[in-house]
Amino acid sequence: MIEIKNLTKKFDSNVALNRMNCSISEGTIFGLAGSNGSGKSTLLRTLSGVYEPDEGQVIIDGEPAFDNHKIKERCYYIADYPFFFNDSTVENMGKLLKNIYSTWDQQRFEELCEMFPIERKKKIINMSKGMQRQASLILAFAAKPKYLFLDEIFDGLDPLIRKTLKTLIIQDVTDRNMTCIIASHNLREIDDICDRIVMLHDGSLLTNEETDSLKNKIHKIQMAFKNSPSVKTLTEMNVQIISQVGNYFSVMARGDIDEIMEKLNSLNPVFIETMPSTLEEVFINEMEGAGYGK
Ligand SMILES: Nc1ncnc2c1ncn2[C@@H]1O[C@H](COP(=O)(O)OP(=O)(O)OP(=O)(O)O)[C@@H](O)[C@H]1O
Repeated sequence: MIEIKNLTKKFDSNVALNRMNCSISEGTIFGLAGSNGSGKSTLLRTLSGVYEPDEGQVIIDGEPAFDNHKIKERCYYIADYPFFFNDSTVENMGKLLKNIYSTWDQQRFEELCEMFPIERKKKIINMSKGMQRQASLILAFAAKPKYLFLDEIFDGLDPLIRKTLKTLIIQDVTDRNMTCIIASHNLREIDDICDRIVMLHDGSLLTNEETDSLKNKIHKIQMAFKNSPSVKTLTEMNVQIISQVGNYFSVMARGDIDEIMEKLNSLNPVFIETMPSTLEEVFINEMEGAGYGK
């Protein structure tokens, strides 16, 4: 269990995380979405014990995470720009990590080396971006951490490797109750795999909800009228117009779908239909609501 309590992290006067509170249950696949510079990487680095909180605490399995060797051994963090030494290979990094992680599984390491199409004896720094990420994933999954933190991991991975990665995460969550936190701008991928999604803006949490209920907060509605209502009428109903072509409207609305439909039906549309909203649409709506991009 990860407990983030009143967590603040500053860089000089820049507040990267602002009194954040959040709990992450074991066996969860947790998505971190957010605007640029909202604090996603800082949060992952603080969770994995790289950064010391300025205020508040990160508690993992009941103990403060910072400078705690026992807790560090349960966590594996793949940074958005993973660092490797000049002569690092998957082979020699495997030998190194075997001595660091008591959970290291050599047989799994061999299987993962077969699964991912990269050369285990090649210098990692000479590999492409996607191959470097694959090297990091082989090492991470062989270490069998209790908590896996992945920063922009889908970036640079081809579709087949993204599918392999998702299968590996789900397997480890199912088989050994691993907890995985994925920070990503790739909302389609986190929608696919995450049980719960947090959205960050300016170092604060905007939402923290189960993926399905998050998508159910906002509704996309298409409707057509013989005599179109005014923009003012729709705005007063808290309906946001996404597009209007003649008498045909595409709108977004927040709240209880039955109440929204009752209000819109009172305008006598000749056609009305709700469509599932995507995580990207929810993200844009949440960020605009927080004043981002305006
Ligand atoms: N090492 C650092 N030194 C100084 N400022 C930093 C450092 N790391 C992050 N910051 C600042 O903290 C804030 C949060 O940055 P962070 O990298 O955590 O955001 P992010 O959500 O991961 O961003 P992005 O989506 O653009 O990758 C930004 O204002 C950033 O400039």
